Amino acid sequence: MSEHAPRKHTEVAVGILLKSNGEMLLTSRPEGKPYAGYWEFPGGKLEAGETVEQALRRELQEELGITIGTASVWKVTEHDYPHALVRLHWCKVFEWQGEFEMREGQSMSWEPWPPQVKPILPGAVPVLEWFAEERGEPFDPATIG
Ligand SMILES: Nc1nc2c([nH]c(=O)n2[C@H]2C[C@H](O)[C@@H](COP(=O)(O)OP(=O)(O)OP(=O)(O)O)O2)c(=O)[nH]1
Repeated sequence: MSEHAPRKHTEVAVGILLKSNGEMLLTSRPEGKPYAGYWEFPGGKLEAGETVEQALRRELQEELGITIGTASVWKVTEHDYPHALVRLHWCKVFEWQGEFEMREGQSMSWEPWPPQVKPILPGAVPVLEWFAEERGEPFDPATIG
């Protein structure tokens, strides 16, 4: 690729699973992936021909063993990592079925606000800023990650 060729975006579907008590699901990135051990919202890359919702449903089935209800895109962000330029399609998810199974050897944690696990993947930080805004609270990214 030429030095000046624009980088192609990698499209990623990400689920923000929310319990009625306000807790959100974070999962750790498995060994072998970039940023292994960092905490993130579960999801993954779109495959050819998939919508965001289809990709999210497939990824959460594959990685966590659950079947999600409807999911629609809430916000879209981009993050430029050394390994990829990603476009993240964030979906809030309120309904799912099945028992959680960590099929990729990752960990999961239902986190209160503000989340306590560290470090958090840089591309996931905007979500925490939106939650802080929704709550009308100041948010200091230095306190996480
Ligand atoms: N799942 C997820 N990915 C995120 C978040 N924030 C963020 O920047 N990303 C980035 C990291 C990765 O570059 C990309 C997701 O790709 P991935 O490698 O985890 O997806 P995948 O499961 O489809 O991976 P694989 O099939 O290639 O192993 O999006 C987040 O909160 N959740």
